[in-house]
Amino acid sequence: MYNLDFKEDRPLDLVGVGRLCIDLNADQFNRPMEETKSFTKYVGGSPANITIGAARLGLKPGFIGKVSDDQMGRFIVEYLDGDNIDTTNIAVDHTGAVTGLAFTEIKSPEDCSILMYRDNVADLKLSTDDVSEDYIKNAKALHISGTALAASPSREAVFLALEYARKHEVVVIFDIDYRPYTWNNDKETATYYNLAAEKCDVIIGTRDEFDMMEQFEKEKKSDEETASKWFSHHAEIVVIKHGAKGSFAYTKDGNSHTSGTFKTKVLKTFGAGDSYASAFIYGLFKQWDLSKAMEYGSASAAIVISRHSCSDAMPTTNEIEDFMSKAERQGIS
Ligand SMILES: Nc1ncnc2c1ncn2[C@@H]1O[C@H](COP(=O)(O)OP(=O)(O)OP(=O)(O)O)[C@@H](O)[C@H]1O
Ligand SMILES: O=C(O)C[C@@H](O)[C@H](O)C(=O)CO
Repeated sequence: MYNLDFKEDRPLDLVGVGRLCIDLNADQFNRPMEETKSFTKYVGGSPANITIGAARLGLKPGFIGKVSDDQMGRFIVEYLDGDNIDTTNIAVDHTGAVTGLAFTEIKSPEDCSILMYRDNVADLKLSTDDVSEDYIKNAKALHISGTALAASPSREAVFLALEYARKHEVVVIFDIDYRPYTWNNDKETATYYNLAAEKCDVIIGTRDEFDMMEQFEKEKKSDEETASKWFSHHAEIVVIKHGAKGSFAYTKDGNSHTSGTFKTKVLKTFGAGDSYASAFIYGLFKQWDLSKAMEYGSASAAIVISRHSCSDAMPTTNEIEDFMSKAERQGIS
């Protein structure tokens, strides 16, 4: 098992920190974006997606972020309000910054890409002034997105939030969420990622993302070696995702768990990680065995990659359980 001490008397379950953006998903799929005529607008940004997913599952989330002072910023906040997410700590930028846009291209179910427009984005203007100690100490858990470390002042805001979380015994969940286009160089990226990951209780990432973080090591690490490294810091749980092959989770007490996937009609692959994370985190709040939490995450991911959006597509517990009762399981491969 694992030792995560969620303080049950706190009103907020999971407070997300990081980007609130807009996804513009191609309406004409199975073709390159050059041939796309129209897009559908959804709330996006990995931490936003995970927070929305947690709300859909019945958790009480909050968010620490910054949005643009325009229609897109208002659309995002209104959408989160509609999902019963506390938005009192979402600041509004007044410098003319814009909302990040993620244009998604679905060439085929296996060949999807994201074109990110992220110049002068409001989310990276989150500052330490926007991070409230009182807000964080009223949360059971904080969810940090690695991309929020990509630039100042957002970087410093994340580290302050981490300090407050550690001070008030808030469980910290770190989704590596590595998006190369947001960073300047690999060494800078790994430096900041390591400084943050060393303070976190749960670290979730793909093999490639852990390899990026561990690039200063002499040799590439196995999943077990990666887990052991992070247990030497603050981690209680390390989850390593392997796409359609499944996922592995390790706990500090030396146990490991694997999860296969569910057969699904894949429309697009992106959104798998966010939906997996929100449902896995839900399982942690329910104090489930890790294998059950991983299976829940895998089911949520299978549902979301069969749908057009990420945020809108985040399922409820009823949807996940109905899916699990009917879907074909695929072992770890
Ligand atoms: N083709 C698939 N079929 C079924 N399940 C899948 C598939 N791809 C991914 N998953 C599920 O989603 C989980 C997370 O996927 P992945 O490892 O690709 O994370 P990610 O790279 O963070 O995702 P994203 O593409 O959203 O960034 C996997 O562990 C698996 O359970
Ligand atoms: O995280 C991003 O900025 C892109 C997301 O909005 C998009 O939904 C996605 O790629 C989810 O994995």
